[in-house]
Amino acid sequence: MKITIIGGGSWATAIIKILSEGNVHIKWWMRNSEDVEYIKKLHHNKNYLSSVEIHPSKVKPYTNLKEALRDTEWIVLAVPAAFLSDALKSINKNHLQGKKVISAIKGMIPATNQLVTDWIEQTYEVPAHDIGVIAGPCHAEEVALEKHSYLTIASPNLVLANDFANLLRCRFVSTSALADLYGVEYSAVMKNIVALACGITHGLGGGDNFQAVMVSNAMQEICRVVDVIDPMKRDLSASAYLGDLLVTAYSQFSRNRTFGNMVGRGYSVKAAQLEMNMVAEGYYAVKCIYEMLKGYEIDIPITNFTYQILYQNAPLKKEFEDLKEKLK
Ligand SMILES: NC(=O)C1=CN([C@@H]2O[C@H](COP(=O)(O)OP(=O)(O)OC[C@H]3O[C@@H](n4cnc5c(N)ncnc54)[C@H](OP(=O)(O)O)[C@@H]3O)[C@@H](O)[C@H]2O)C=CC1
Ligand SMILES: O=C(CO)COP(=O)(O)O
Repeated sequence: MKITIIGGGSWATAIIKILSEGNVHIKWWMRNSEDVEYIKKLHHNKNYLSSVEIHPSKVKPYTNLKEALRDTEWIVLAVPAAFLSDALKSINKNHLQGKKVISAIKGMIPATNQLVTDWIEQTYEVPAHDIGVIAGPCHAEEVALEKHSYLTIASPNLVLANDFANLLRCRFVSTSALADLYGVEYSAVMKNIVALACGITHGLGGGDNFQAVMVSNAMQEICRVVDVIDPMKRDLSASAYLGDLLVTAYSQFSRNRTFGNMVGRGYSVKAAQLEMNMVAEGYYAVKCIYEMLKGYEIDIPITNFTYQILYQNAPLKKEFEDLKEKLK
């Protein structure tokens, strides 16, 4: 099976580890030629999940995206959404023609406030039935440790979702497929915003009791948002929705929670970004969701709280007090 992975960060590295359990030929694109040389020579990704062994017989790193896309069947996008258009700037729709595109990204395109899959469909004319997402509660760090994890592939095309789920299934990863692309993708975006809020309120002194109430309210907020955007019957208690919210809100590995916690403890947004060598998608997504929902009459107190603090420099303690009043 020929697969191209786009992105050189932690999640790309984890996905490569998972896929390398099977019989695959992976072309791995990243932007930095020094990183490529390091992997070719030492078989590890220097900057992210550096303990993971990269098998040279299965994985070939590239900096030329056109070459990395040549003669491939599946493409996995694993660059933070805000940098996706930059990462793909050297290619056009012809390079994606006839290929299946799976987004592992849990963010939105800031320039257009679009989901990654909508942006790919519109910009590169990839048909919806050739597009899917990788979702589910799964931190790259736990994949590196081979801790058993669960991934859900969502696509309007269940055949494609099942095919990719089969490729990912291995001795430490269970997989399943769902047809609810929008519900899964928006929930994954929203849970990052909630994790930021969990971090901020924890940094401000909120305890486990408060967080439990916030996460319960967050699930209802996610439900309202998803219902407004794409109303249909769905079970949001499934692990691709609720499970991902829980792991991101509570895990020590969550970038979004860590970022929020720094802000809650008094770091500026800039300082928190500099301190982390990884990307908290929720930072970009909260602005997209806030702007996207402006015209809707929908109650989104946790999104508003996070947006006001991260983008309007609102006073932390006052926002926290206001949020306390709004949660039940
Ligand atoms: N980490 C995780 O556990 C999970 C992450 N995800 C999602 O995966 C996506 C990727 O996140 P993750 O791997 O964690 O991110 P990381 O912060 O680990 O890595 C970011 C990667 O993006 C690259 N990058 C930054 N700017 C650009 C650019 N302009 N062009 C090309 N590449 C660029 C960085 O390259 P460089 O090193 O050269 O700066 C780096 O390889 C996100 O949407 C995230 O939500 C989903 C599930 C789990
Ligand atoms: O999506 C994730 C876990 O499922 C990763 O979340 P963070 O980006 O907050 O680490």
